[in-house]
Amino acid sequence: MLPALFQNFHRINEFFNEIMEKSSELTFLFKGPWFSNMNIIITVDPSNFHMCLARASFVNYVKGPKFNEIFEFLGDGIFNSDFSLWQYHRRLAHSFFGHPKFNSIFMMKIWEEMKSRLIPLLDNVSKHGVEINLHNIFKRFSYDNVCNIILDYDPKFLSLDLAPIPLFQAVIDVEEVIFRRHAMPTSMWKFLRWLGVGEEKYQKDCQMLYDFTNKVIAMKREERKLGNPKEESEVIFHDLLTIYLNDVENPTTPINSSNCDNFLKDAILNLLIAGGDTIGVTLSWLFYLLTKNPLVTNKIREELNVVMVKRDDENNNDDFLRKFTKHKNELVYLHGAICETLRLYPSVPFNHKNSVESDILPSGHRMKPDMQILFNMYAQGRMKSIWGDDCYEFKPERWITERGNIKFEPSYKFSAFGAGPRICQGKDMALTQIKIVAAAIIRRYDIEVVQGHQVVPGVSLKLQMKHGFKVKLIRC
Ligand code: HEM
Repeated sequence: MLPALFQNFHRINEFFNEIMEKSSELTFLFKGPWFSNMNIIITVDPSNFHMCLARASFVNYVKGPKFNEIFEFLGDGIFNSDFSLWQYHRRLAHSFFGHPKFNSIFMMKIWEEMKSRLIPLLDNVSKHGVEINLHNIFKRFSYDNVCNIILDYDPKFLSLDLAPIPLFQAVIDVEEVIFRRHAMPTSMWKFLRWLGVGEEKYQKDCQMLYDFTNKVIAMKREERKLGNPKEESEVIFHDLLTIYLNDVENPTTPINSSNCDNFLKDAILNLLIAGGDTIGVTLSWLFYLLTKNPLVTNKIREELNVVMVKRDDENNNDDFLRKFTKHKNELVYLHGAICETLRLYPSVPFNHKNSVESDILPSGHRMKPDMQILFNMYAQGRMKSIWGDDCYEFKPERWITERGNIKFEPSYKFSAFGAGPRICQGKDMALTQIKIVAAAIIRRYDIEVVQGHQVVPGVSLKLQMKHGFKVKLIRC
């Protein structure tokens, strides 16, 4: 199977999708050659997702040392951690995302960036009729937002001059290296790394990301030293970096103080990687699908007219935020379009865990101890036996009940955000952010893909658009 994998590496997501669709089963054993130690179960079966990711089996399906090695770049952050370290990260992040003020503060921050930078930029682009790479714009916007929300720091990646951001390329390059490691026996990628083949820029790229994170942490420390700290009781809401700083500087912290700076860097970098690209990638695929499905765009516009515009005062931008906040749950069709996008183009296309002890999966496949299981979210969203014969169609109606409400699909079947105790902590924030940006743009512009521009998914840990998304915007 390894030669077929190498041959199809440039279209790996489609390759696995085809294998799954052809076989009558939703799970198969991927076997590398005898020396490779590559026996991986690949599954799209919701019952396997359910069993392995649910709380009951949580301790038997872990990230584990193989994952940690491949993802060494993430250090001791949440993605790379298990057991008590994972619980520690999860607890701190929960105190942030679950704070009663969180929703109103993050909505204000997003709206501020939309009003002051995103919309003026897009207005300018449409006024002059120029082409723009919307994928890059969304990426700038979502990195700004995640930094603003998590670090209370605005890197201003989105600006009128659109100067190149080397940090974005560094993330793409690092993720591609990590992705390639998945397709090789460990001994092979380590040998290639030793030779310096295929990972030439890797160390430099990692360092660029570490430097950025360390710089922001140092700035926050300086601010805390110089500032006039309020009494703890006066502070109503802390950003997540401050929550981490307060904890690691507390004498009761479980974190070893000798590597505290490194630990903070890992913790923050993991969150930037989690939130930075994922929202921008989803927005890009959503608008791509809308350009292919103008009837869906029209229906979303009609819904926005009924729910928002008729009650809106066009001249008052802030009224849009107030009305969106109040009526966002009524935007059922738009919600369906976003879920369809994540079903067909999940921004994180796969995920994997390692078994601790032997087990038998609901599909009947046997897991040996220390064996990898790969959950293929991309193929899961495109299986006829799971989503029906029309699974390749973009149909927001799929997510609407007969009574016109949002239809719930279990996270083991609609797995774009993962499932079980490790489900994405940014899920609600991401969905709201995508919804508000989509609502504002769909109301204002028609989008046309530049003639001859090819939109294709890249091959990496996230479902980037390989050549970007070049479009023209026409004010409607
Ligand atoms: C469309 C946007 C997003 C998608 C599709 C997405 C998807 C995912 C997936 C698939 C996982 C892995 C779950 C697992 O390991 O089982 C995950 C984990 C996580 N996500 Fe997201 N994510 C998105 C946005 C965000 C945002 C904006 C944040 C905020 C910073 C965020 C924070 C996290 C965190 C902290 C975890 C780790 C959970 C853990 O290991 O316990 N995500 N996400």
